[in-house]
Amino acid sequence: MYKNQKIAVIIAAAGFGKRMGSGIPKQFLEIEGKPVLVKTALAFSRNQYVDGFFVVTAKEFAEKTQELLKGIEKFQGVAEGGAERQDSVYNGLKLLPEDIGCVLVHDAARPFVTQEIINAVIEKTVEEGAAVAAVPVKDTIKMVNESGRLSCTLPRNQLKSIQTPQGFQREWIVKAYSQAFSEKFYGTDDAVLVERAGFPICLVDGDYTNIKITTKEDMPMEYRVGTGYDVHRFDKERRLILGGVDIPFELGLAGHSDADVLVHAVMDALLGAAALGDIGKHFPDTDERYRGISSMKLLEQVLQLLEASGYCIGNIDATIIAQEPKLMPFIEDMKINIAETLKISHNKVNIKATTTERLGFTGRKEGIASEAVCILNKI
Ligand SMILES: Nc1ccn([C@@H]2O[C@H](COP(=O)(O)OP(=O)(O)OP(=O)(O)O)[C@@H](O)[C@H]2O)c(=O)n1
Ligand SMILES: C[C@](O)(CO)[C@H](O)COP(=O)(O)O
Repeated sequence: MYKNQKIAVIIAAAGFGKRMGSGIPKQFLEIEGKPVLVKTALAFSRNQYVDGFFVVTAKEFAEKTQELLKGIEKFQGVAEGGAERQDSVYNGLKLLPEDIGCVLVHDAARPFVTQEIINAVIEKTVEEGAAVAAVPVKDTIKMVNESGRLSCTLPRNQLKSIQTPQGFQREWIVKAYSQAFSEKFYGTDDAVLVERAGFPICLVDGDYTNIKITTKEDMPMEYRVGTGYDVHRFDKERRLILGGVDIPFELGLAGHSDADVLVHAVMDALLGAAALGDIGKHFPDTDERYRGISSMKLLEQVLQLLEASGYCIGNIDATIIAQEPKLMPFIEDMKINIAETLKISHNKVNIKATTTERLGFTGRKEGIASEAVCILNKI
């Protein structure tokens, strides 16, 4: 309620997200662990002036939508979507109770809407009859003719990029929608229908962060950190393999595989960041298939697991802790081996070596330890 006017919101969530091209419509994709639609709904649920919100959803997602929004304060119910956004919003308008004074229409695909924008749209709508959120256009906008060539340049200082929410006095939007349907006019937002019906519309400040998630690039990147640590004992009967490099030294490392302690730490960091467990889970030392295997082969399999879960590697930083031998001459080759096996550029991998000043088990030359940290990106 604002100045004695009851405020309802229609959230348009009946699209299929063809431009996003994900398996499910974009409003059901998750951002920071919450479906986009839920984030959007919560913004209106929390708003001080909003009395209730309705969600328009495709028939096949009605049950899922009810399930996701169950228990969210001010959720009033779902309407069935139509072929175009305009059809969907029209179906939402038909659900509004009689006592609603102002209606806000919002894209489910704009989950970053702020309370400031919602408040500004409501206040201006109640005072002036209609208001939409907008931001200045940043790029130069040009018209293109049928042959694909530029025909004219629009004056940027007169252009605005229009967002939602868009707020209207109830009678204005109902009249505008009825008129548009009787004239078979279709527009890309609600305001254009209200403009055509002859009503004045105010602008309020939107925000560049209030984007409409439309294509893959619009989904925020999720960053995940992982750490790995491993130790192997020296064994004079074995070779010393670190980062896939066979290092000439009188002692090798004991283990079920080739005991590449560096690569094991890297693999654990990668698996950890992706919440996929650890190398013991994927390559147990009770499995004969892994006896003597090159750890680079296991690293290849870790990459496949990451790819299957939709992760890309941001960077890896690893440290080998060894009193002996001197590792500096081999570090560059280790780095190249790891980067190329993981199909990432060389500068995404860093490897360091240190002694422990003769302290502890590495200092007593009983074995070598390694630790690694990585960042993964999920799109
Ligand atoms: N028939 C439709 C089409 C769209 N929308 C909703 O309108 C908003 C803006 O539309 P858009 O970004 O075009 O979404 P989609 O139609 O899903 O995307 P696309 O055009 O890529 O298929 C979205 O929240 C979408 O769910 C709707 O309610 N009914
Ligand atoms: C309503 C809108 O979000 C305003 O910018 C936009 O016009 C919706 O367009 P779409 O083609 O339905 O994504």
